[in-house]
Amino acid sequence: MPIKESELILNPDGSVYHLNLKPEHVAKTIIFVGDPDRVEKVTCHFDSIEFTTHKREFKTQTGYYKNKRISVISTGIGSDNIDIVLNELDALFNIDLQTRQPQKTLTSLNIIRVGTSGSLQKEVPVNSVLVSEYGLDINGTLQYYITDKINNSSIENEFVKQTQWHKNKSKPIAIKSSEKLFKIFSNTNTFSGITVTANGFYGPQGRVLRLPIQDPEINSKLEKFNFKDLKITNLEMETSGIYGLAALLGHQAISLNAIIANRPSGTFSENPSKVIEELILYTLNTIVEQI
Ligand SMILES: O=P(O)(O)O[C@H]1O[C@H](CO)[C@@H](O)[C@H]1O
Ligand SMILES: O=c1cc[nH]c(=O)[nH]1
Repeated sequence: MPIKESELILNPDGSVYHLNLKPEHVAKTIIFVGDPDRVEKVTCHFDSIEFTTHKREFKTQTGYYKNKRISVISTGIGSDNIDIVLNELDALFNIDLQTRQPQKTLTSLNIIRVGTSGSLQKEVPVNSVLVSEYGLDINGTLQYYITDKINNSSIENEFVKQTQWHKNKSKPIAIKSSEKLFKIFSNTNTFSGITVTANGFYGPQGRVLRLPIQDPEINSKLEKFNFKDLKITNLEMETSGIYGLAALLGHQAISLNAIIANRPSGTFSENPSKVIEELILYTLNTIVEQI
C-alpha cells in the first residue's frame, strides 16, 4: 500500500512538506545546527554551494568542502522539530516519493549535530566541546515510537531512582550515540557523557526566573547522577531525538556540543561565537579526514 497523501505530504513541486527538499538536494553527510543563522557560519567555509532553501526554521545548504559533499540543515529549537527533520530527511532517501513505497535498498546517513549546550559539571567548563555518548530523552518525543530494541533501561531505571523522577513527567529514554562516530569525533580535548535533552530552556532545564519549578533540586541531582562511572554532563534540546530516530531509521548520528553555559558555577561564555566557530572547523575537517 502506498503511504497516503495525508501521511507523507509533498509540496506542489514534489519536495517534502516542511524541509522543502527533493532527494537530489541533500548529501549523505549532514550537519544539523539549531540556529538557521548558523548554517552559513558552516557553509562560509565551503568551496562551493550548489543548493539553498529556507522554510520556517528549516534552512538547508548543500555544497562541497575540500571535495566532500555535505549538507547543513537548521532544525530550530527542540525535539518536536527533530521529529520533522529526521522523518522527512529519511523519506528523501528511503521512500520512493513517486510510488510512495519504501525503497528496496535503504541508505544510511551520517548525521552530525553542531549545537550549543549548558554543562552540569564544574569540570566541563564554558568554551569546551562535549561529544554526547548518550542522549537521555526527558521530553517525551521518543515515547511515541517503539524503542525497546535501542534504549538502555539500566540507565533509565537508575536515573528515575537517583533523581526521584516525578511520575507525572514523561518516562526517560536513554539512547547511545553511533559508536563509529563517537570514536571519530572524540579526542583528548573533548569531554563526553550523558546529554539530557529537555523540552524547554527554563523550567525543564531547572531554571527559575519568576516561576517556581516542580523539583528545585533537579540540577544538583543530575550533577550527582552516576551509573558505572557515566555522568550526566549537559543539558540541551535535540540530542536524544536525533539519537533515537537515527537508530530506529538506520542512520549514524553524533551530537557535538559547544558548552556556552556552566550551570553549577552560574557562568556564561564571554564569546560563544568563538567556541562555535572552532567546533565548526573541527567538525568539517574531521568529516573530510574520517568519514
Ligand atoms: O544552539 P542550538 O543548536 O539551537 O542548541 C541549543 O540552543 C537552543 C536553546 O538556546 C536549543 O536548541 C539547544 O539545544
Ligand atoms: O543551558 C543551555 C545552553 C544552551 N542550550 C540549552 O538548551 N541550554
